[in-house]
Amino acid sequence: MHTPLPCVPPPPSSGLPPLPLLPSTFRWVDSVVLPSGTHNRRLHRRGGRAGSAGKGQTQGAEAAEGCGCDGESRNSAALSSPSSFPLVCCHDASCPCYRTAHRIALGDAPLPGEHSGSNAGKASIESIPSPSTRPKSDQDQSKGDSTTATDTHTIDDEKGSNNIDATPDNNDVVRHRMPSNSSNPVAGQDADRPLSPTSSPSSSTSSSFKFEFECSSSCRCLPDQCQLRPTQASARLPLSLGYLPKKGWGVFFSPPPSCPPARPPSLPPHTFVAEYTGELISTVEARRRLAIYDEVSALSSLPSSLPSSLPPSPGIGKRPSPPAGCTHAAEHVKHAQGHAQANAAPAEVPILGPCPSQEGDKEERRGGQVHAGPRPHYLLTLLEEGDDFYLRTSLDATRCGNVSRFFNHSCDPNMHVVCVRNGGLLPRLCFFTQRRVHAGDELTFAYGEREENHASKGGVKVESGARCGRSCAKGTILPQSQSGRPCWCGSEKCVGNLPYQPGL
Ligand SMILES: C[S@@+](CC[C@H](N)C(=O)[O-])C[C@H]1O[C@@H](n2cnc3c(N)ncnc32)[C@H](O)[C@@H]1O
Repeated sequence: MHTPLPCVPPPPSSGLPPLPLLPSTFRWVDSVVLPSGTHNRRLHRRGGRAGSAGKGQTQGAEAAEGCGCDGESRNSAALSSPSSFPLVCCHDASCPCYRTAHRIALGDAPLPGEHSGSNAGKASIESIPSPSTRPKSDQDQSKGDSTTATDTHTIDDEKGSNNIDATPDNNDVVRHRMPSNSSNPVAGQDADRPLSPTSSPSSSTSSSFKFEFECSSSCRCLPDQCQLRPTQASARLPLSLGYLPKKGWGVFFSPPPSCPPARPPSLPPHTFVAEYTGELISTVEARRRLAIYDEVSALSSLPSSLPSSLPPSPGIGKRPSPPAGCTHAAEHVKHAQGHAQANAAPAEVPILGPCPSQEGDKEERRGGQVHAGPRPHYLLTLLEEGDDFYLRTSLDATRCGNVSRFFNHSCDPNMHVVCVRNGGLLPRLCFFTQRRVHAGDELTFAYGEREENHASKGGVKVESGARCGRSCAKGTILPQSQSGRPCWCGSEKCVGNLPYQPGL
């Protein structure tokens, strides 16, 4: 019987390394979120050594003296499910799980006071060389190995770049339906600081991904008192959908008018907004769907010629119908127009009008204008890369998801994505504001990282930006070709094209 302990963020003077930037890239096709409870799935790896997982896991889950985590549960979980990570979100530096989590995030860098030879925290991925760091002969060999690993899922990967595929067996699609978001209070105009407990425990103004570890059922803390679960409360932000002629649907912060009229509330930086939800699919399935989506996108002006293999989808066969909140769209649109005019923003302004119908493409026509761009994708692949591992997670919100799938791209976004883990391997992609968001603002994030982020950060290599093609990686602007869709974010920092990278 454990005594519940309150979780509090570590003091700033702890001397611990800061939570590192997520060594990952991602690709929009649709976004995703993984609910808690999806951890402990099998790792599908290519060329990995499945049997190497146990040692690191067990060591990483050793006694947690003085820690709020339930080390006993973690040990048993790690031993009974050798392919699971002993990732526990504890922020107590004396706890091995803290070391585990941070060790994974930081690659091989030892933590303060730790021997560099320790296995603690290396978990099951430590011995899997990444293609970028292995000799070619090793990479070739790894293809052959994929059929011998005990928990290997053979991936039809032409390049063999897929080391770990955190998806269900046999390309099965697992559907995760998530509530459409959090219950964050809307902050007033003062104090640009996060609100506890609905705010991120760490802050950043970077548009890059970050790792976060939250408490979970493995911890002994009291969930309703724990401050390390900012994304686990259901969200209730006043969001609305608005239709933008060149970008399609977008999500707007639209608090209801107050009575008597007052300065509208705003969201401070570091506020949790939403978690990406969708179908968790394998890399093979993601590639299959992506090929279809790209084909459909290219044929977007010919909706009647959709491939027959295309799954029925509100985002493909016809314009997506907006989820709850749509009834406020007209009001929020007025807000947005006023805000846009006040700031002389060159961005699009949502078209006033009632909620769109659900009758096929009829809703593409709003106010006499037609959304002429390619049909949007809702598949998001997150690629996390360490010095010696890849972890690829693909989420498709085409057929199920929440409002986060309507977040548009901006070259100067007001949100960033935080990769949250609470007790499991699979990441949950959570959107946090990265600056103050005012009433009527569209909520956006950067679909891919640009050149300035293609560098080594926090000891973890960042190889390339998501969806950024070679030209993008070199910092040049792609011509408006098929591979470089025009960006209509309207920001002063706009580079002209949406981030793009062919293939996964
Ligand atoms: C995940 S969806 C976002 C929701 C989408 N607007 C809709 O109507 O469903 C991504 C797609 O939105 C469009 N989009 C998002 N941001 C854009 C931008 N800055 N400029 C142009 N199109 C954008 C592109 O078609 C992209 O493929």
